[in-house]
Amino acid sequence: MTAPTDQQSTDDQWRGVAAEDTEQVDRVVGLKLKRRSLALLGSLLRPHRRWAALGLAMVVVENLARLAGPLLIAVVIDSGIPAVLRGDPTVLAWCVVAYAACSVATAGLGAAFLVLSGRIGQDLVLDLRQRMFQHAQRLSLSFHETYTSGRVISRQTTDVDSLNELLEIGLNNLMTSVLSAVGITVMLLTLDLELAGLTLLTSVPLYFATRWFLRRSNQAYRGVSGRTATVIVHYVETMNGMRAVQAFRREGRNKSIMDGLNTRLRSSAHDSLDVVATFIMSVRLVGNLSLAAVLAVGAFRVTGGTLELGVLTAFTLYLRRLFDPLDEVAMFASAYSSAIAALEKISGLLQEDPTVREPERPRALPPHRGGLPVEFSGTEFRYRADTPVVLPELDLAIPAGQTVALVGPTGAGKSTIAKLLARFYDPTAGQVLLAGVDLREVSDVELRRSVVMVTQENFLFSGSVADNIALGKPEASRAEIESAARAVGAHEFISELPEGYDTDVRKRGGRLSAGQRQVIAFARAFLADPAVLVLDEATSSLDLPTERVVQRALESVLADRTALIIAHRLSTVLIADRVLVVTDGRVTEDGDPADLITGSGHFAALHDAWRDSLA
Ligand SMILES: Nc1ncnc2c1ncn2[C@@H]1O[C@H](COP(=O)(O)OP(=O)(O)OP(=O)(O)O)[C@@H](O)[C@H]1O
Repeated sequence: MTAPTDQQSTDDQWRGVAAEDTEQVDRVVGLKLKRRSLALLGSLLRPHRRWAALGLAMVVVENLARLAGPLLIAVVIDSGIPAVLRGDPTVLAWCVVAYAACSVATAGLGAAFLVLSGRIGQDLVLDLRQRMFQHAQRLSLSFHETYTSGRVISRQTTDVDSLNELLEIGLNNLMTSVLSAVGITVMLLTLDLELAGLTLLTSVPLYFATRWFLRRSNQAYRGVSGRTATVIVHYVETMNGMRAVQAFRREGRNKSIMDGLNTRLRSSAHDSLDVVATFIMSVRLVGNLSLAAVLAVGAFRVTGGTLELGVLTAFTLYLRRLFDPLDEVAMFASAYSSAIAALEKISGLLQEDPTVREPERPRALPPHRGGLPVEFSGTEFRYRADTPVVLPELDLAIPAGQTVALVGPTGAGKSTIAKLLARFYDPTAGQVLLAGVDLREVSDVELRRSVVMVTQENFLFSGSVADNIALGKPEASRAEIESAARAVGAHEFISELPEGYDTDVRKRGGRLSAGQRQVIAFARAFLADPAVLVLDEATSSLDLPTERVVQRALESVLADRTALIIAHRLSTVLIADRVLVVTDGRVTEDGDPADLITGSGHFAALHDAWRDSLA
């Protein structure tokens, strides 16, 4: 093995979601994260660049109109009123008309810009939400197992909201403030160079204050975003495991964990508010001190006759307008830091590649009447690089149409074998082959059609019972759905539901018992009619009568397909053509169930124990 290069180790620190839990990242990693976030923002903005340019033009005109106000007042004071006193109202009249026109333009363009930027923002957020949802669905199971649904939810909600806020309020504030700050600076320079020079001295402390603010607020918002995610993760875990929480009276412990997480979140939120408040206070202080200085110097010069009163009035009015928007710039910078922290995490999620990838050039499987042969060839597997090897080296050939039962101690690797066959994971070495084709070369659509796995989880999607059965074959007619349900003995109980096959199963199948959900999952698999059926403890929630019905159906449905069954019930194992005993990821016994029973191995012992339990 070669030692990791510097480049690799930096990549390990920031690529994908690697930096997500680090509140303080070093400069190099920080820059990479920022670049990635801005690239994402750029890619979101690109389709809207024409409208964004129109918005920018609106803000420019709006600000020019706004800037004209104090200048017109100066003209009224210094020229308009003296002219009226001389009997000529023309200048005053023009100034009043111009002032009114500017006010209308400011209000109208301001409102139009708000509408336009709001629409762009909403489209952009919609685009981002869709991208994230699609991407999260493509990411492999192994990613979701470590990342957890709570974090995905946090990315989709609070982080997207931060970006939304930046686009809705922040961007508007920034454009308006920067443009008016530039315009006002030009005006100040035009009005009086000496006073303008005095004012511009404030840019030195403002520069340092802004640098400090950007650095600190970025850190603070990284903390807020990360800690918000941990709160959501804990919340989702508690809600998902509510039954266990109540059964084991874990409410108190969960509450104290949640209190701890919320307290940490509050302290991060306090930090970020402190940073914003300190910055705004410094900007105001600098602004007010410079106003005082300008007034002192200006008054001195007015009394000395080197400055007109109107110019001083306009200058101070502009000066107030120069510092007011800086508050808004601070608010923008705060929204920006929060959004960048969120974008860092969102772009990280989007940068993650699925570990189980669709092949670029898929190979077709042969037609499969009667099942397809399956082969594990030198298959080695571990769940993650830092967890032990679960399957050291598995070589196993299952001919087309054979029903194989996997038995063995708990944790031996039976479900892992099943999951590899359904390609939830790829082996770390060796291959899993279906009809001689490596599963990595089979398209997702064909794989899902050819290999169907029924587990004890039996997740039902919201929708009707019929919709849930039809998942196995979306184009199935109602008659096909009903006949699949009849085949597994589900028709009777479905007919007794309030709306029969059209009954809404509600969230997670709340209306149905575990056994009912299981037979629906069977009906789904039967309807799908796959070449390979994998049953992982699929009959464990059935009562004996239902199990018998399913068992009978199983025998006929397994007849013309390849099947891998993991079962802890003897009755299910005995219908298999072949039994494999798996111990520590290796096949330790392999044979006909009737032969193995008469032997002295693990299966014979297991069989005796089952028989005794039935006696
Ligand atoms: N998602 C996972 N991430 C990490 N390790 C896992 C994961 N799933 C299973 N393992 C580990 O892999 C090993 C084999 O687990 P597997 O579920 O395949 O066993 P099994 O034989 O099906 O057990 P059981 O009969 O109890 O269901 C166990 O040591 C388990 O801890």
